Amino acid sequence: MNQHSPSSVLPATPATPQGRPVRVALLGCGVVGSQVARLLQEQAGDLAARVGAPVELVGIAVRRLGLARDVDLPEELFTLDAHALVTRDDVDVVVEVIGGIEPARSLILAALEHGASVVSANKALLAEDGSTLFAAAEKAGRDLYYEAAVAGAIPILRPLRESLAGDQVTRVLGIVNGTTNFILDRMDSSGAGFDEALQEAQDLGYAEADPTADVEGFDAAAKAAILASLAFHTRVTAADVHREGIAEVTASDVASAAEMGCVVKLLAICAVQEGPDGPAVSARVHPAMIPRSHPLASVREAYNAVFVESQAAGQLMFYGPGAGGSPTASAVMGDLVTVARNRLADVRGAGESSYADLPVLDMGSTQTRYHVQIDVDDKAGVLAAVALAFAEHGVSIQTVRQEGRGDDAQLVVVSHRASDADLAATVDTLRGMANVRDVSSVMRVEGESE
Ligand SMILES: NC(=O)C1=CN([C@@H]2O[C@H](COP(=O)(O)OP(=O)(O)OC[C@H]3O[C@@H](n4cnc5c(N)ncnc54)[C@H](O)[C@@H]3O)[C@@H](O)[C@H]2O)C=CC1
Ligand SMILES: N[C@@H](CC=O)C(=O)O
Ligand code: NA
Repeated sequence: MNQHSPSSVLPATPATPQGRPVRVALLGCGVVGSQVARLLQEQAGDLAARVGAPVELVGIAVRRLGLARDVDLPEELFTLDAHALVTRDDVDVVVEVIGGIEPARSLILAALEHGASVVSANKALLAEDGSTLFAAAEKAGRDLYYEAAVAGAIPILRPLRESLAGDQVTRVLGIVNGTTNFILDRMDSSGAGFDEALQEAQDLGYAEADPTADVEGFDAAAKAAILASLAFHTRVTAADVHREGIAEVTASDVASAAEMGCVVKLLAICAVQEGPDGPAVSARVHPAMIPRSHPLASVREAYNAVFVESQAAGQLMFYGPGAGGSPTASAVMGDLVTVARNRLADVRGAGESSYADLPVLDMGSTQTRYHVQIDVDDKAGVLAAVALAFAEHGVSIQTVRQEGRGDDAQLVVVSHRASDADLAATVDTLRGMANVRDVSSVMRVEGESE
């Protein structure tokens, strides 16, 4: 049987269109940047045919010269002077994959002011100060595209910005951080410890340079802000998103979830809901238990998945690799082709849309279900007292079970839907009770009816 390698089944490289090339400057040559440079080289012929002109890599700004890289590139392409590169008169598109706030923001602003379009994967910057960048792009009449910033290779920002622009999105719910999903998946399936699973995620290039951003939920919160902004035509920044990471998730939480037929996932949940003064946006990132039968429970390893619910379309699900050099570079390249085509046609794509300008709700008013583990003295009347504490704050109990005996006694309570504020008040009351030694874990339960 004739075995084909993936590349051998692709059509022959087309003839390169002639004409002025689209010139690209690359900022950063790390996990993502090296793969962007590789694809620019390996797919030069196809890119030229798709864009309508050759796409030429004219420079790569790095922090250190002469390093061994994942891709073979002429040494003369590299420079330490990123500012000089982005303000070169012959640069049409700047691809920013250095990450962080500064100097990425100044470099993008300089590039736009100097007439270049920009493609970025930088969710931290877009979620913190997207409005400054969008205003600069608008003023310059240039594109700012950032599909890679959320859920890596998965096309999710363009569907929200373009395909669903005629619909009303009501909720976006998903797993948008590959590193934490990888860690939780390993803890659930192989019983791996947290540190071992994190190291593996770093070795595979999923984790950010500083894994705190992943583990503490900053990365997912930045992505939630970007998703909510696009979905609800409202400016939502990372600071607006309620954020809890997975550092506090213990093996016992994972085991307790398993006993309930659930799995623990770090979820990003953004919705339009009724606020005190009309429609408002809620945006939150936190670990939650979801039933194993829920489609998000089957999202394994570093994969991401995003559910979008909209009035006319109903439910849509987007699934795929959310991290890693090559998948993320795929999203960057898609943006690069679009932006390059726009340059040749002398047009720009849709800019920021924040006309709805909805208020963002605080977490206290968010309603969900809760799984609460309470270490108690194993005495008569304790269960009744605990139940009373829930009732006092209007939190209705769905199930309660006791685990362990004597000094190891524990009550595990699952509530019906309640507000975060009422649940927090219940936990405060429990912590002050004589026969309660500790409230050892509180976790939200999502994706299940009451
Ligand atoms: N790795 C991933 O799976 C994904 C990464 N991203 C985003 O892509 C961007 C890049 O991420 P990675 O490639 O993973 O990071 P990385 O740390 O592997 O690469 C960044 C590179 O930029 C260089 N750099 C930093 N400051 C510089 C400067 N001032 N001038 C020139 N070079 C500079 C660093 O030396 C490093 O080589 C970040 O914004 C990240 O959040 C987005 C989606 C997925
Ligand atoms: N560190 C991020 C990379 C992609 O955004 C992740 O783990 O998802
Ligand atoms: Na994406």
